[in-house]
Amino acid sequence: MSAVDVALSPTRKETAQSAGWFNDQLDLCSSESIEIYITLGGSTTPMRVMESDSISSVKLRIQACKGFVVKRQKLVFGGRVLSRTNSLVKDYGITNGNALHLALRISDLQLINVRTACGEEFEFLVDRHRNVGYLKRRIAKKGKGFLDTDPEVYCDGEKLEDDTLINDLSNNNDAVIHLVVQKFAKVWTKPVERDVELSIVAPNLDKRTDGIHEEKSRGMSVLPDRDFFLEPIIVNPRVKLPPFLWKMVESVSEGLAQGKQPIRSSEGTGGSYFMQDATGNKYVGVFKPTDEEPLAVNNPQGLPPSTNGEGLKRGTRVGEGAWREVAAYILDHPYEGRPQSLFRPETGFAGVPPTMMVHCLHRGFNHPKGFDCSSENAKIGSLQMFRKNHGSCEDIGPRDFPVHEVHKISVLDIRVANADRHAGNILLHKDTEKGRISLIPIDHGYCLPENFEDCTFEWLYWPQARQPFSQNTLDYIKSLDAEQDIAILEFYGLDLSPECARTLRISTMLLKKGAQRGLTPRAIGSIMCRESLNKKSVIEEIVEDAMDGMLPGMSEAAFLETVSEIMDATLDKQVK
Ligand SMILES: Nc1ncnc2c1ncn2[C@@H]1O[C@H](COP(=O)(O)OP(=O)(O)OP(=O)(O)O)[C@@H](O)[C@H]1O
Repeated sequence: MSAVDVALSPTRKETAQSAGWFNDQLDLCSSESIEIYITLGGSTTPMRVMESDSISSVKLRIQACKGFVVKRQKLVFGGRVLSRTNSLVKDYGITNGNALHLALRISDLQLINVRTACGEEFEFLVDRHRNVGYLKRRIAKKGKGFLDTDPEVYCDGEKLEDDTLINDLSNNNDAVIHLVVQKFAKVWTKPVERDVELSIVAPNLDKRTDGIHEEKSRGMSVLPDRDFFLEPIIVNPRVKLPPFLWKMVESVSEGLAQGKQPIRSSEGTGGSYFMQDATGNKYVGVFKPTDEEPLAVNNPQGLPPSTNGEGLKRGTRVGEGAWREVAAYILDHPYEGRPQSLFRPETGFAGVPPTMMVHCLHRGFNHPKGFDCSSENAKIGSLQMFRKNHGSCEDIGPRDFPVHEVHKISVLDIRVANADRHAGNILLHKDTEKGRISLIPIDHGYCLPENFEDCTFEWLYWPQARQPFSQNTLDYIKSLDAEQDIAILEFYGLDLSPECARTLRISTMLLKKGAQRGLTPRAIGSIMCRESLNKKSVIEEIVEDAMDGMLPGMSEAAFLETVSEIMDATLDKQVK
């Protein structure tokens, strides 16, 4: 079942019997035992827990009953994501009768194992939204033996039609699908004229029919749809978009003009849409509308809207995620100097994919109140360049990640005080020829928060984070300047609030001071992250101490000077 199915299911309260598993092995008479409710889309399931249960044990029990693997679950309570899984139910203030909202992050990629009639085996990672026709084209590209053939593909003995969606082949979102190819390699085995002729004509026909099937299978018209537009948002007319960003905009626009629909990702708690090019064979961008962010009014996952405007992470605001995404890209300066709009290379030091603000109208986005072509239905959001990937760091252990790849992300996360760096937010790219793995940081909607409360860095626990920065990285860190960064953001029309600007200043200060003292990413990162939910991090304590020492009317510069002194003393103690 996909997240979409869940969201569409009618409201119902599950029977006490179906919830029986939730309550197994619990001392129901204990004074600590409380009843909570797990809501998923429209359904609600009661569950008995102990106040001293950890969030991870609650998730494990959800997995045991419903089969949703722990790493794909996101639990939200009171507008806050329960991301510290070692923390206890009571730490989050959850009490009897409270409802926890469960959002599922189902991977968009499906591992498919294909065996040919000759016993050869191939593995494919395929987007679940694609169909069997698309998979056949991938199989055909795999080697000479498959070229120009129309293989018959079977799953559990049943022949698959081209318009069957990959998603419909799998019930368990983590399973590998095993397929068998029956008919193949006509050209290879029988190089007679008729077959050769067929092989030349067939692929083109296939391509066309597959395209039609693909559209039909999503219940859409194949005719170009005109009720759409896409335009960049440029706040400062002096900003010139670099050619690669224009190219992305053009490519997405051409895709929309050809009737290629935005495809909503099954991953993520907000609405993220893969935007296709004109051929429909390639994703070129990922659009994240502000009104579909978690806790925003049109969130497609059914997360209840925020009551006080605060986002899922402390110190962030609902509806600002897209701007933060763009800010992370702008701040990701290339190694050689600062970005000069037109002349900057496509990606910076950490490799954040190019990201910009756009205005986009399309009926394929989430419009719970209905859709018409008026520009009021157009959505504002971030458009990020789609990066080819082989899944995320959630899918494999960190052992083989190159040290530099981990360090570049640590530098970015520390600078922008990222409150959402979980492994799912780092894409993996494997260069199969060179055997190199590179990491692509995505999802920066919770960077530059107003405070440090929710900073979380997955890489903190990876072995590479214990190694010192290289000289190149140290030089890069040395070149950073928070005041210039704030000015650059302003130039792009991103005026940081005083609180967020303070975060950027303090985290840049910490990164520079830590690196100067030879501290590793882990040592610096640990200063920014809480060990447990209710224990303040070292950086929070430093800020608090500086606040305590503040006199009325003291300037921001004087405040930062105090922070700097306390930070020096703290770091010096750490180095000793
Ligand atoms: N630039 C990109 N290139 C390729 N795939 C991407 C890109 N950005 C996002 N994705 C895919 O879309 C999915 C959802 O995007 P994203 O994680 O940004 O959404 P989200 O709702 O903010 O997620 P989260 O719940 O982690 O906060 C990702 O898991 C990834 O698979």
